[in-house]
Amino acid sequence: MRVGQGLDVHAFCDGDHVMLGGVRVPHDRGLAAHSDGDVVLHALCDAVLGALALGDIGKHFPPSDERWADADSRDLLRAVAAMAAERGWRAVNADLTVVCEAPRVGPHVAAMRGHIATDLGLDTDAVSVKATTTETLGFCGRGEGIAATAIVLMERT
Ligand SMILES: Nc1ccn([C@@H]2O[C@H](COP(=O)(O)O)[C@@H](O)[C@H]2O)c(=O)n1
Ligand SMILES: C[C@@]1(CO)OP(=O)(O)OP(=O)(O)OC[C@H]1O
Repeated sequence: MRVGQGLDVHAFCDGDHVMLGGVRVPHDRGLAAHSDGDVVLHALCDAVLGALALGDIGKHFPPSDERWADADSRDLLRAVAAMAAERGWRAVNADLTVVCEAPRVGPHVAAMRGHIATDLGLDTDAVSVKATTTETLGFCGRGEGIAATAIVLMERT
């Protein structure tokens, strides 16, 4: 077994939605990014890569590479899962936390879990998505952006 963890942060910018766990969540701000800015899936990609000591998301999908401009982060997650599979590893479960004052994440958790389960080849009950504010403290508390953390357990196929 291997365990990996990931952390990602994106700043708010002009926009009318944010992508979180593959779900388009209506919001009065967007997230600044080279890709679709899905901070949740980026943290999860880093957790899978970290478990296998394969570097990080920026190593495999460099922000300097136009191929990843506006990329669908579910494609990145599936590519990371494929890298793991090629090396004889698959996910067992994943636990994620989204950190922001807004938008409210709770109403979208079920859809997020479904997308992540599909992309990692897991049952939905092996995927946990939680949310918290920081009680108005720090950059998340000031509404400057969204952070996400992920932990994933991997086993040999
Ligand atoms: N963006 C968010 C933040 C929180 N939630 C839900 O609210 C609960 C209470 O948040 P606290 O920061 O006061 O602990 C939290 O447990 C989440 O269920 C949310 O949906 N979206
Ligand atoms: C996802 C990638 C793709 O180029 O770019 P961003 O969308 O800016 O996101 P980040 O979390 O900075 O991860 C780096 C890149 O791999």
